[in-house]
Order: sequence, then structure tokens, then C-alpha cells
Amino acid sequence: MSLPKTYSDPVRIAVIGGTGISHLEHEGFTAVASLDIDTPYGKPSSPITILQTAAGAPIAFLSRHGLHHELTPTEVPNRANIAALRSIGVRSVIAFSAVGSLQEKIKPRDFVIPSQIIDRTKGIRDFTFFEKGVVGHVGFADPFDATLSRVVERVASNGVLEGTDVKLHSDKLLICMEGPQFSTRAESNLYRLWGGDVINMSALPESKLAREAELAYCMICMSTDYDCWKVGEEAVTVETVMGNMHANGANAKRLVAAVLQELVKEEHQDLVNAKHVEGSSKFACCTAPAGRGAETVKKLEWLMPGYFS
Ligand SMILES: CSC[C@H]1O[C@H](OP(=O)(O)O)[C@H](O)[C@@H]1O
Ligand SMILES: Nc1ncnc2[nH]cnc12
Repeated sequence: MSLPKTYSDPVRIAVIGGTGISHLEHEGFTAVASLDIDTPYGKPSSPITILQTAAGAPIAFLSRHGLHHELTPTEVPNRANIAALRSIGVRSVIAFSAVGSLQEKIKPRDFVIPSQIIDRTKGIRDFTFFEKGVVGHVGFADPFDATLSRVVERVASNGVLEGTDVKLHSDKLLICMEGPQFSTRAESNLYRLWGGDVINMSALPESKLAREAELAYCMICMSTDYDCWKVGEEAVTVETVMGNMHANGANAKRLVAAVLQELVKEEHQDLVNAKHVEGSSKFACCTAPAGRGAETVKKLEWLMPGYFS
């Protein structure tokens, strides 16, 4: 069945699905539109599906690696993804990611909420909206939205994982590497010495761009393997990642769905509208209006109308 290509109401909450979650089918959600959006930064990874909760609140869903996982982490059009989501009204993002565990106690299939990140990408991805004549520096001391993360933690501890042997670990350190090859054993051990808890290839520049676009952003990670540091364990393979992802996919979708059902409640309206970060990018710009590059101003006007013109 083909869905309508337009949706007129603003949609405030989005899920960015990663490895193993390229659709968000759940009893409580009905797909009501599929949006094919063009941005000044190109097309996003996939059409944006608008789903409705039983209570009628809309949610946007975007598949990070494309509908068939055809985009490598390096190729993901992060600027287009974030710009497209913001253009339909999104102000808060729940990103999902499959991660390797760097700590014994974080077992494959456990969930992890990171609060910090170390950037091990190689500077070959488009990582900012501020460029070519418009200089801006946003704060990134805390790369994930703490309030949004607390809501996820509360939902997870309120019974949604009950009856499973799956745990949720909070306040963890995520290493984001370039890929697509997995790490060497020396790198994996180095990250452990740095205090790294989990590793992926996708959180950056996604979270940086979300910050620049004034979106509240948090990540739900699912551990799928022990990377390659663990003596006596086979080093990570795609087969291991996918195997654990599929085996635990129902729990992952149940957790994401429960978080969404919570966030659409009236009491979280200021949070999902990201009122607490509104205006932060407007005042991050150092370039005087007279000196701003016209091309960049045009793109930024599309992204955040009224801020830089
Ligand atoms: C298939 S293993 C490596 C792949 O898995 C993670 O994807 P995502 O974060 O989109 O769930 C990791 O970041 C890599 O892209
Ligand atoms: N070991 C690993 N390294 C990087 N990204 C991953 N995603 C899932 N497992 C991973």
C-alpha cells in the first residue's frame, strides 16, 4: 500500500534507526505518510516515515543506513538527515545504535545510554553546518541530552525489560570510530585504557549536527559483541552483530516504543520541543552579518529560518 507523500502537522519527535532497525513496526504505531524530502545538503538516508501512536501523536522515523543498509557509516548523509528532520518540525531525536562492548559487565544484548563520547572518526564526514563564511561554535561538553536520556532510563527501569535477562547501563563512554573495518586489538585495548565502555561508527557527526540544529538528542545503544579485546572470544564479525541484533530486536523495539509512548505525554512537551536549547545556535555565530558567505547563509536560512540572514 502506498502512503501519502505529505503530512501537514509538525512532528516533534524522531527516531533514527540503525543496524537492525530499518523500520519501526509495532502494535501501537500506524504509518500514515512517507516523506521524500530534498534539503540544501542533499537527500536524507531514506524517506521519512510518519507514524501515529494510539493517542494520535505523530513520530518521524528515518533509517540511518538506508532502507536496505546500503550506506556505510562514512556515507550516511548526516547533514541532510538532521536538516530534513528539523524541516518537518522535529526538535528531539532518539537515535538507536548497535555497539561493541568494551567492558565485561556490558553483555551482548544489554542496552546502554551514553553520556560522553570520544571522536575517533577521521574528519572525512561533513560534520558542521557552519562553514564557508559563517563561523559558529556550539557547546558540546555534554554530547547527549541529559533530560531525554533520563526519560529513557526511567522507562527502561519501569518494567519494559522485565522478564528478560537484559540490563540497561547508564552514563557510559562511547567511542565513535571511522570504519567500515572494525578496530584492531591494539585499538580496542587502547579504548579500554581510555575508559571506553562501548564503540560504534555512527554517533558522530550525527550528535554534533543535532546540537547545531538545536535538537535534543540522545542515543539508545544495544551491545551486540565484545569487539576484539576479550581473550578467548572470537573477534567481532557482522554475523555476531546481526545475530544478537535479531535475537534481541523485539526488546529493542519494545524499549523504543515505550520511550515514544512516554515522550508524547503532555508533561514532556517542553522537552520534546527542545525549549531548553532554543536559540543556542543563533548566538554561536561569530561572523558579522556583513561578512557572511551568501551560499552558507542561504542554506542556514533553510535550516533555521530567521537566524542568520
Ligand atoms: C554492522 S556492525 C557496524 C555498524 O553497526 C553500527 O550501526 P548503527 O550505529 O547504525 O546501529 C555501527 O555504528 C556500524 O555502523
Ligand atoms: N565492535 C564494534 N565496533 C564498531 N561498531 C560496532 N557496532 C557494533 N559492534 C561494533
